[in-house]
This record gives sequence, C-alpha cells and structure tokens, in this order.
Amino acid sequence: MDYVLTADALTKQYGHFKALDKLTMRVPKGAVYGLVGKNGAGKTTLIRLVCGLQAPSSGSYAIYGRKDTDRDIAKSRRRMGAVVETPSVYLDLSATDNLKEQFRVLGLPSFEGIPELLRLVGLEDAGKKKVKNFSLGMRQRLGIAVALAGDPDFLVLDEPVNGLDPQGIIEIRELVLKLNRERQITVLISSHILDELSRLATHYGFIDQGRLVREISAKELEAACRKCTRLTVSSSAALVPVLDRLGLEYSVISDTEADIYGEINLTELALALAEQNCEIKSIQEHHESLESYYVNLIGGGHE
Ligand SMILES: Nc1ncnc2c1ncn2[C@@H]1O[C@H](COP(=O)(O)OP(=O)(O)OP(=O)(O)O)[C@@H](O)[C@H]1O
Repeated sequence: MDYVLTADALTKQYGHFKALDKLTMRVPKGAVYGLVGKNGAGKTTLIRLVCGLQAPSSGSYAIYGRKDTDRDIAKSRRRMGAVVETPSVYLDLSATDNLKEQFRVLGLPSFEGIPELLRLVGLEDAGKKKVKNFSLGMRQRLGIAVALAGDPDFLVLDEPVNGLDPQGIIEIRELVLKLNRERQITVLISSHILDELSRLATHYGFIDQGRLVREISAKELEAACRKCTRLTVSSSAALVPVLDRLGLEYSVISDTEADIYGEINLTELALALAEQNCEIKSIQEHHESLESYYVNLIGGGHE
C-alpha cells in the first residue's frame, strides 16, 4: 500500500509534558483519514509538526516516503495544502484578492486558475465582498481554496467544521468528498465530532493523550459497530449446529449466546431450536454505535 503520510514514534514534548507520545500512524493514498480525539488529545500538534510549523522532539514522519530529516522534505510539502487552526486569510481583501496573494507567494505565473478555484469551493458569487464580512463557513471554504492554490494532492484540515452551522458543515463535507472523489486528493481531517467524520472518512486514527490508540478502516469500524441480534438459548449443544444449518452469519459470545448478523426468520429459527429441545431465553437487538465504540476506546468525558 502507498502511504502519503507515515509517522513513527513521533513525540513532541513541552517541558515534561508530552503532547505527542511515540505516535505511529499510516495515511493511505486516496484516503479521507479522520483523526479523532478529544480536545487536547494532540491533533493540532500532530498537524503542526507534519506541516513543518514545529519540529518533533523525537521520532519521525515521512510525507510521500520522504522523511522529515530529508533535505528535500520541502518538495514533498509542496504537494500538500493545509488549513491549520483558523484559515490564514486577509480580512480586508476579497476572496479573489486573497487567492491572488497566495498565487504570488507560490510564484504561480498567472491568475488563470482563480475562477475555477472559487467555483470549486462555492465562492464564485462572493464578488468584491471583503472576507471580514464572510460567514465562518465562507472563510473556511476560502481557507481551503488558498490551501488548494498549489494544486496539492494531499490536503490537511484541522477541525474544519468547528463552530459552523449545519448548512456550513454540509458544504465542507461535500467539498471534501468532491476533492477526494473527483480530484483524487488524499485528505487528513481532524475532528472531535466522530459522527461528522463518519460521513466521510475511509480510515480513522483515534488519538488520545498524544498516542494513536487505534487505526482502523471505515469498513472495519462498520463491522465492529454492526447491528446484530443477540440470541440467548438454554442448551449449548444445539446452538452452533442450528445456526450453521440455517446458513446464518454469526459470532459465538458464550456457550449459550450468539450474535447473528443480517435478516433472521425467527419462526424458522425457533422451530429448528425447538426440534433440538433448545429453548430461546431472549432475543435482543444489539448495536454498538460509533459513539459507544469511541467511548469504549478512549473513555468518557469527550464532547
Ligand atoms: N506550546 C505549547 N506549550 C505547552 N503545551 C502545549 C503547547 N501546545 C499544545 N500544548 C498542549 O498539548 C496538548 C495537545 O494540544 P493540541 O492543540 O494538539 O490538542 P488538540 O487535540 O488539537 O485539541 P483541540 O481540539 O483542543 O485543539 C494540550 O494539552 C495542549 O495544552
């Protein structure tokens, strides 16, 4: 697998406090990688390191296979765009003029690409309006347009939906999905709102107290949170053979309990068990929500 970003034992220490503690992660090419963690977990610190805004205390990371200590790391960074904390835009300029500034900084030869960028982020009608009069969502989208000015194939967004209203959240979500699906941009997006991330992430990294406690694909997470029916029966001998005979997908929890996935014909199941003198004690819908998965992994107290 190709990785756009990898980190190995990455540590950032402030005095005795470790904001990042031997963090290891892998962001696959083409992913929308959701970095999930409570406030203070270390998300922004990680992003600041990867963007070269701060240096690690120990450990390393690599962007497109090039290590942070490589003299040419700047070349890899040129393939990356980022919005860290609040978007860095000029409040007294319009969206177009902000983009012109960024094009100048990047030394791009012409402003030709600007209308297309504005269209992409839904700011084509912003006209001469100054950024200070923009809504938070518009500012955030302009920040993303600025990050896209260098035509990156890796985009890093730090809490992009923080403080946005529902409409603003939807717009950012759709933009991220469009960039990922239509432009094949790999996205690393941090958030403490797992539910929002679950609408776009293909991979997750759960971060807590500076450590990456789990890295999991969306498919794996879905399976871990899959809806099932928990069946409790009286006799352990009958359970597995009956489930096998009915061709059901299941996992055995104990001698007398199993989680069954998919649709079940309850009458058929009850009859088949009764034939084996096995009684059904209880049938319960069982569903580990994303939220409870998160709480089990990281502990309570999150927002
Ligand atoms: N310059 C600094 N000096 C000392 N401690 C710092 C510094 N920067 C960050 N920290 C601490 O490191 C920890 C991680 O902070 P970080 O901003 O990375 O968290 P976060 O996961 O992005 O959370 P948030 O969503 O609140 O921004 C916090 O406890 C923070 O107080």
